[in-house]
Amino acid sequence: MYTLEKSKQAFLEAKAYMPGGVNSPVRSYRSVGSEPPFISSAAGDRIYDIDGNEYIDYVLSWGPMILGHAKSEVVAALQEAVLRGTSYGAPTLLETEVAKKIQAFMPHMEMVRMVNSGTESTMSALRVARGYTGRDKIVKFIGCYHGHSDCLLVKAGSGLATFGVPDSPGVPAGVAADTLTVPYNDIEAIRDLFQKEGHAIAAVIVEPVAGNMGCVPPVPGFLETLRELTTAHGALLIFDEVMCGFRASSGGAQKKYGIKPDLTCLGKIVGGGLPMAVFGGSREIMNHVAPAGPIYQAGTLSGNPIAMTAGLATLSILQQDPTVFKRIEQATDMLCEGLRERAAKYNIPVQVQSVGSMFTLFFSDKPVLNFDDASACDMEAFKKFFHYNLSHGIYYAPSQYESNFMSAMHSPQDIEKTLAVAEEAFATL
Ligand SMILES: Cc1ncc(COP(=O)(O)O)c(C=O)c1O
Ligand SMILES: N[C@H](C=O)CCC(=O)O
Repeated sequence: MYTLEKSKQAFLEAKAYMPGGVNSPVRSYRSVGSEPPFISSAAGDRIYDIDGNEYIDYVLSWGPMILGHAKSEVVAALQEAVLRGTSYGAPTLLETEVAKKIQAFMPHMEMVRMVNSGTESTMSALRVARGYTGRDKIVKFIGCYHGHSDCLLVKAGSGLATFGVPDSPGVPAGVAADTLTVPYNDIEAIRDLFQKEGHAIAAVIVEPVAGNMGCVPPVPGFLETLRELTTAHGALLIFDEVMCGFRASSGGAQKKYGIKPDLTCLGKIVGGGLPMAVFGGSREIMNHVAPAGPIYQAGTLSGNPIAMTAGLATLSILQQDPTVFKRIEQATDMLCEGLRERAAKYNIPVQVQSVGSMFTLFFSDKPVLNFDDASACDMEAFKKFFHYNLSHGIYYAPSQYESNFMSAMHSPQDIEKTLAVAEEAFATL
C-alpha cells in the first residue's frame, strides 16, 4: 500500500524551519495539492523516499542527472577530490579542463566564466550584454524562466507560473520596466518590438527550447528571426541553455538549430549534479569581463574543485560515448510515442512534446506553442494523472509548466513499465 506518512511528518517539521518547508518552491507540491515525498537516496534512474517507496525518476533533479543518479565514475572522482580539500578560492587546473570540454561541445563558447547557479549565469550574462552595448533594456519571452534575478522575474514560467505569480513582489518597478516581454514563438511581435525599441535593446534572452512552460520547441524561423534582429540592431542574442544544453543535442539548441548566439548560459548537466553553471561566448565579448575588462563579476566558490570534478567527469563520459545522446533521445521518443498511443486509446486529448531528452505531456487538444497555450491545458486532468503515476512509482515533475527528462539509465523495461502505469492512469480520467 502506497503511503507518504513519514514524508508528511517530515514536511510538517520542515515547514517550521523553512518557508513552505522547501528550498525551492517547485518542490513543495502545493500546485498538485499534496505533500512531496522526502527523498533518502537515488541510484541510476530510481529515487527512493523515506517511506520506502521506489520511483522511476523523470525529474532527475530538474535535469542535471543525464547519466543517472550516483554514476559510479562521477562518484569515484568526487570521493578522490574531497580528500584534496573542497575549496581553495584560487585557480586550479580543473577549471581550464572544464572550459576546454565545454568548448569541445559548444565551439562558440570560446571563453567562459564559471558561476554557481543558472540564476547567476543569466544575471551575469545580462550584465555583460548591458555593459558591452551600453544599453539597458532586455527582451525576454513570456513563460520562459531564467532564474530568480530581479529583471528576469517578469512574466516568468516554472514555479512562478505554477504558483500564479509570474511577476514577483520585491522586484523594483524601475528594474522591471527595462524588461520587455513578448510571447514565445511570436515572430511578428518581436519584429514589431525591435522596430519601436531596437535602438535601446541590449539583449534578447531566450530559452531556445523552452522548458519552463513545459517543453515547447521553437517554431521554424523563430530563432533565426532573433538572430537576424539582434544583429541588425546591435543587440546581443543570449541563449539560456541552462536546461536544454546537452539535452536538445550534444551541442545544445545552438547545434540542433544551427544558430550562433553571442552568449550562452549553461547549468544543470554542466555541473554533473553539483551547484555549477557557466556563461560564455566569443573572446571579443568575454574579454570585457573583469579582470580582463571592466564588467564586474565574481564568486567565492566559483569554479570550486568539487563542482569542477563532477562536471568534468560527466562531460568526459558524454564525450567518450558518441552514441549516448542518440540513445537517450530514442528512449525519449519511445516513451513519448507510447504516451500518445495510450492516451488515444482512451480518447484523452494530449500533446506529448519533446526535443532531444526533454518532454512534457500537455492535456491539450492543440499543440502548445506559447505560455497562453500551456495555461489553457486541463490542469485537473494533469493533477489526477500526476498523482496516479506518483502512487504507482512514476516520478514526473509536479506541474504542467515543467519539462521531464530522460537519462542514460532508463531502460526499455523501465519505459514499458512507465507506459503500463500511464495506461492505467488514462483509464481513470
Ligand atoms: C532555462 C533556465 N535558466 C535558468 C535557470 C536557473 O537555474 P538555477 O535554478 O540553477 O538558478 C533554470 C532553472 O532553474 C532554467 O531552467
Ligand atoms: N524549472 C526549474 C528549473 O529548471 C525548476 C527548478 C527549481 O526552480 O527549483
